[in-house]
Amino acid sequence: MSKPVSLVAGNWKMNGQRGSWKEIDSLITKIDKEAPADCEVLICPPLTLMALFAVDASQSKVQIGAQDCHQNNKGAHTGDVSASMIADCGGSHIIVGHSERRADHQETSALVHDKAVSVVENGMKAIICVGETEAERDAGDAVKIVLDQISQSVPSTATSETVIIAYEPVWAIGTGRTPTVADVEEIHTAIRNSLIDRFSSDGAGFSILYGGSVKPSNAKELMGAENVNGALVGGASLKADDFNGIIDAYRP
Ligand SMILES: O=C(CO)COP(=O)(O)O
Repeated sequence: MSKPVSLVAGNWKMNGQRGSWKEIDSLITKIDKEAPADCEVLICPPLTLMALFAVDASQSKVQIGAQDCHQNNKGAHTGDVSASMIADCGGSHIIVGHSERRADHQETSALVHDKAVSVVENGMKAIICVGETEAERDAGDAVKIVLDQISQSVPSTATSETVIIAYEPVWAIGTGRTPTVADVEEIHTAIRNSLIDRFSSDGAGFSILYGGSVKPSNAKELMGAENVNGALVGGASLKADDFNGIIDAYRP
């Protein structure tokens, strides 16, 4: 039975210019020198920077990924980019089903499923995001909503080597608010049990990240919770010191 890999991933969203490289370059050097024990580090910048970062980081322990992809490999899809193109640029992971894409682009779990299949078929890892809104939590439906998203978004061909789950409560993203550790553990343990039900012993090996207002001051507590195997970080991944402070949670 494989053990989940710990991962700290930065999602830059629609932020960052070519000059951002200078700050992140010094962070990558620091991470390479003081590599955290047993923890992978991933940065998902906007696509305009991805290829540049992937080339510069090719000798580094820091991996580079993307924030979304089209579900098809090629074709007449103006403005879209495929998983095969991202692999071609040196990407190792692609985030799919982020709540901002589910909300801004009406992405359904069925579409997220197809994107995840394409990511895996192109030899990368899919980070599949799930999470409830505040109204759904207040109605007592958080576990049900998240498990429905998991069952519809995670492909039946998924393995612990190819798919990572990120639990991101929508109301915690960019708000400075986080669930209690007990609430995080309730959802992550429900996700873990559903993965074991579906994928037998391999379900125990999937990495399950927490995302939503992670910062250096709460990283150790959130990432130390049961069945939490790392973090998907938004705002705090844009500042090298903050991102490094979060990675510190995994340094001995
Ligand atoms: O959406 C997120 C990462 O994908 C979380 O964003 P924040 O860390 O800014 O809350």
